[in-house]
Amino acid sequence: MNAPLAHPPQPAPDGVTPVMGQYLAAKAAQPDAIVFFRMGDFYELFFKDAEIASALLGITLTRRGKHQGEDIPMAGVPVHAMDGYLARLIRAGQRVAICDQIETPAEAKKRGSKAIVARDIVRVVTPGTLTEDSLLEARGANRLAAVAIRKGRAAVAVVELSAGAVDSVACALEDLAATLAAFRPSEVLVPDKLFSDDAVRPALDGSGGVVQALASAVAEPAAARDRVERLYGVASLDGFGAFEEAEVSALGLVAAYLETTQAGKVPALTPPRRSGESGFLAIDPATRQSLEIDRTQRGEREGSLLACLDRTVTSGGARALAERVARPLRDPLAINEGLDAVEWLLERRDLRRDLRDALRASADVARAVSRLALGRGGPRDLAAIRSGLDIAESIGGLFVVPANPLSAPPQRLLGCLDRLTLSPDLGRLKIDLIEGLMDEPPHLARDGGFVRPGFRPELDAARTLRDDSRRVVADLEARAVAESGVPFKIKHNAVLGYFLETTAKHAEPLFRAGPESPYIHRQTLAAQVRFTTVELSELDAKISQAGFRALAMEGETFEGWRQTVQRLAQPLQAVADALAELDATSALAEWAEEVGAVRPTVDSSLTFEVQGGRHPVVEAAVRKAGDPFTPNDCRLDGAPIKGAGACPRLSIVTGPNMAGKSTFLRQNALLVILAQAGSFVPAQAMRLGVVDRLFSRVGAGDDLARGRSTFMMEMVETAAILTQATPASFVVLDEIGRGTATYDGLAIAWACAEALHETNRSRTLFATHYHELARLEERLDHVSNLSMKAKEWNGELIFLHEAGAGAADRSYGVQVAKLAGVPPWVVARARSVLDRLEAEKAANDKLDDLPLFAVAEPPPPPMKSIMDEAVAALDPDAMSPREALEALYRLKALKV
Ligand SMILES: Nc1ncnc2c1ncn2[C@@H]1O[C@H](COP(=O)(O)OP(=O)(O)OP(=O)(O)O)[C@@H](O)[C@H]1O
Repeated sequence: MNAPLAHPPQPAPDGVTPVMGQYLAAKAAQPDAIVFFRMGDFYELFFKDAEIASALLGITLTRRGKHQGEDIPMAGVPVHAMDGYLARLIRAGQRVAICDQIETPAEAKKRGSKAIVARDIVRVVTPGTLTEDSLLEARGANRLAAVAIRKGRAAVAVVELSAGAVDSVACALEDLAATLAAFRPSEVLVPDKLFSDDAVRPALDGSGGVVQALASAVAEPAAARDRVERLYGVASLDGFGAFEEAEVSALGLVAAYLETTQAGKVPALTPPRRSGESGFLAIDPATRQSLEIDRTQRGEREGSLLACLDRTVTSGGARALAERVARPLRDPLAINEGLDAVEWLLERRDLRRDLRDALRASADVARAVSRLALGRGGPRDLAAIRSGLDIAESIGGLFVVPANPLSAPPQRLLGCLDRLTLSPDLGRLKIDLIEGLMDEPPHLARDGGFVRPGFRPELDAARTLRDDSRRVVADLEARAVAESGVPFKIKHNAVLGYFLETTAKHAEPLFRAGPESPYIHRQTLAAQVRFTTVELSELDAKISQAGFRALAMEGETFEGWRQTVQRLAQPLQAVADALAELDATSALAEWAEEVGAVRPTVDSSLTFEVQGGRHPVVEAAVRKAGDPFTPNDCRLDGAPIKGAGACPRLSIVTGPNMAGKSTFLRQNALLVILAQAGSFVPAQAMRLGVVDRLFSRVGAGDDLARGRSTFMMEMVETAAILTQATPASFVVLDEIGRGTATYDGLAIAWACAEALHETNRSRTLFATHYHELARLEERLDHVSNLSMKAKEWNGELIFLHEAGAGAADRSYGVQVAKLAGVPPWVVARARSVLDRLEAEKAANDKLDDLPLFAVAEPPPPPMKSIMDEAVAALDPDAMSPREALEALYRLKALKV
């Protein structure tokens, strides 16, 4: 019946009990994981694992038996409560190996009376490979990533096991951090050689995931290619595209990790979706953090751009929206396709409402498919698929093709509708599930009770026999009481099956009746005595046989459906994707209508022009408090056009504390993200030449955890911008240089602004309290001053939150201190100190004499373009013709 065991129980070493021998073998197979060792209704943990888990979970640590003369520390968790404990261990960064009983005690007995139940590791649970709803955040993706570097190129492979999606991105080394952070992985695999590599370490640190080092040999291209081909069951990877070596290595790491953690079970994965880094707006980890795109700086979703925007009604839709916002695009054509879809749904309020109502009822198809494929799903996952398929069909009906082709849905929506058209196979599966699966099935297949009556006649027959016999058993109780005069109760347990139970006192006459009595004694407990009769034991056998048969038939039915789902995993995931995309798109339309957002014009110029822009998150907060939000314009242009009316390339933003400088800076960066994510933007109008890299830095943010001083951190991040920003980039710098002595800070801020203007030539907003920087406007061609307006009225400071031309003359820091409740005597003292300082400064203001301003700096060395670097990295002698062709395509992509 059972397949031969992969790892038959081995004889234990001398002096070790057989079970402990099994445990030690499991631990040796997974030395880095906490081993959950199944013993009956508990998972037991031993030795160091027990100590770690008891500390992390607060469970009792006991001792049991001895190993090599020492007590064995032990702790246990009940099987039924495992998920909660698992979740806590995983959150604490642990990996857990589940060592289960893989046969029943009865099966073990067949191998010999002394045989112990065979156990094996059935899975290793790690942060990046979770699939259970109870362990996953419904509205966030859970991803496992791998990083590899070969021939000077980096690659990131990403798998979302819970939904079956795989991504592969090859990129330049300098873009590794941004590429990895865009996926927000929970776990990152890296060859051990790269673990402490200076070029890779910051990317790993910035990714936010738990880092696992694997043996570098696993990433060797030939071995890696074999593994990936095995994972997909294909003879050659080439059918999926021409992968770079680094991509194959990274995918190989993922494949190797899935092999061990899933104990050989093959997940249903989509072919790797390849995207070059040139397809996406690069946003490095520091920028993500500073702009609070999908998490606030404190790590919460609430208060982020994503949370403010999210009007999705399904968890798949929420994940699709999160991905869209986390990885905005760079290609104007693709961006405009996304915008077309949002606009079309925005204009059709009724259809949108019906669509959202329909979607609201659908379950998480993607995760259900993935669990079923991995053999971890249950009847409820089948119900999720049924509802998804049903809704897919009904949604198709909402989009009636109009007579006028001009009002037909745009391409992206048509693509979704196409994927929602069920193939005959999917149609059959849907009907099968509608006809065969109960409306509200149980969670687990094990106990049966999910196949509808009437679906399989032989199952109905077994169930009827079981239920009728149960009824006869119930009648039998009344008959036995009437015939014997003894107050019997019929009960059932796993050991005795059905039995008649009464108290010791009432049982007395039955013992005296002798062998003629129909009541056969089975068991005597302290207060109860249990009997059976020939009829009852026959009925018991019939019921258990029928019950067993019914259960086996339900199991077969489930397995049949499960296999169909596994076979149809890809088209099912395509349906799930289409539902998610429709949800995300209609949610963006809903939000746009709610907040009055407009469609941005996106092209490949170097323009940035916003009229009446608003910060979506701050606006929501300010409005909630009953205040109005002041919209602001912003115009920048990377193209070197001089003369009247030309836009600046770089604006110096000054103004009092609290006047809204940071809000203004971030709002413009967020508008870039929204527009390139294919979303409408909170503004009156916006024109955007696509941005290749977005940078946002706020001066002096502590990073004590990484042991860097505040100012050092600020400079490391600034250095990254100055080496990576291009004329197509967009940079916002907020008070760079403030973390050090005034003149050092001013000098650094000055030099950075100059470099961004002259060398990087990026569109830049530069907020500062160093009002001296305003003089850059006179010295450089494409610099303008902006200031946030405030006015003093009756000695009070009033913020207008309005950005206007010109520089601010002062920071009003003392007034802000007063507003903040600093005691009046301290404010008064500060004011008099300030007056003195200002008078002194006016008397010997020698700034213009400083070399900083007077000496013409040597022109900065020409920065190597990305193209130059890419060309320099090529080694034509070491390339096959195929690699040369690939390289040519890559270079072409860089140029676009
Ligand atoms: N355009 C606006 N309309 C309405 N309120 C605004 C606007 N911009 C900012 N605010 C309000 O002003 C507060 C302070 O803004 P912000 O932090 O941007 O000021 P700041 O100039 O950067 O200050 P500091 O120089 O002290 O860092 C915000 O929290 C918000 O409540």
